[in-house]
Amino acid sequence: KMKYIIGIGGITNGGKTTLTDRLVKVLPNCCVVHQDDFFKPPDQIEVGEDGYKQWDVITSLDMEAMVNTIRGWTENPVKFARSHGMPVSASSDDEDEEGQVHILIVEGFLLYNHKPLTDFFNKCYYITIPYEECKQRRSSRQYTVPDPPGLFDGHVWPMYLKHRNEMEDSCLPIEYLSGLMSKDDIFTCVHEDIQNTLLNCL
Ligand SMILES: Nc1ncnc2c1ncn2[C@@H]1O[C@H](COP(=O)(O)OP(=O)(O)O)[C@@H](O)[C@H]1O
Ligand SMILES: O=C(O)c1ccc[n+]([C@@H]2O[C@H](COP(=O)([O-])O)[C@@H](O)[C@H]2O)c1
Repeated sequence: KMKYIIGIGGITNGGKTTLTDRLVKVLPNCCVVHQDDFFKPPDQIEVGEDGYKQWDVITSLDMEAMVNTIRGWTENPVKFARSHGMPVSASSDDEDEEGQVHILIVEGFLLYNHKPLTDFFNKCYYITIPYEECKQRRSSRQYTVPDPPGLFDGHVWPMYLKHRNEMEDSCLPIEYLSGLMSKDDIFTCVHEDIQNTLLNCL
């Protein structure tokens, strides 16, 4: 059984979820893990000297739980899909099935700054958009905890730049995508890339 784990990382509001939702619909036996599901509760988020809750740092996420969830998928993708209500093709019911591809997409804004997580990825995508576009998109977004005024310039953007620099220093093989392309173009580009890679592996 072949297993393939794809990271869809990138800037906040770059279009990670939009792309992931479309890929999951067309890729065979595909499960997804969203990093946003692993945010700690608000009372466990550190408050910085600037007075802002420090959401955009790795310690605001339960990374151990996230890594364990992904490990659970690697141990048994079919069981994982069933227990998460995701469809698996009929033939994959046979646990000994050869030549079956199982795909996991991991989506999130801080995927490539945590070694135990990066070790899992067979392929790393990273979506970026410029400052103005990011600030604009973020201003119309509603999170479970709404952004206080000034959070974007005071915390979100500086943390993005810091993590991006750390990621570039780590020398991971990352495929950069412009989030300014149309939703259709981004999807087509990544879908074709994944299909080509899987064909070469089989
Ligand atoms: N390629 C794109 N072009 C223009 N707007 C986009 C594009 N992709 C996503 N968006 C919009 O940007 C916002 C954030 O998209 P989303 O996929 O939730 O981003 P992320 O998961 O990276 O935070 C949404 O309003 C979405 O409709
Ligand atoms: O989802 C939550 O509970 C949540 C609570 C507070 C803040 N967030 C924001 O979620 C952002 C990452 O998600 P995303 O989809 O914009 O990439 C990050 O920039 C955080 O500031 C998210």
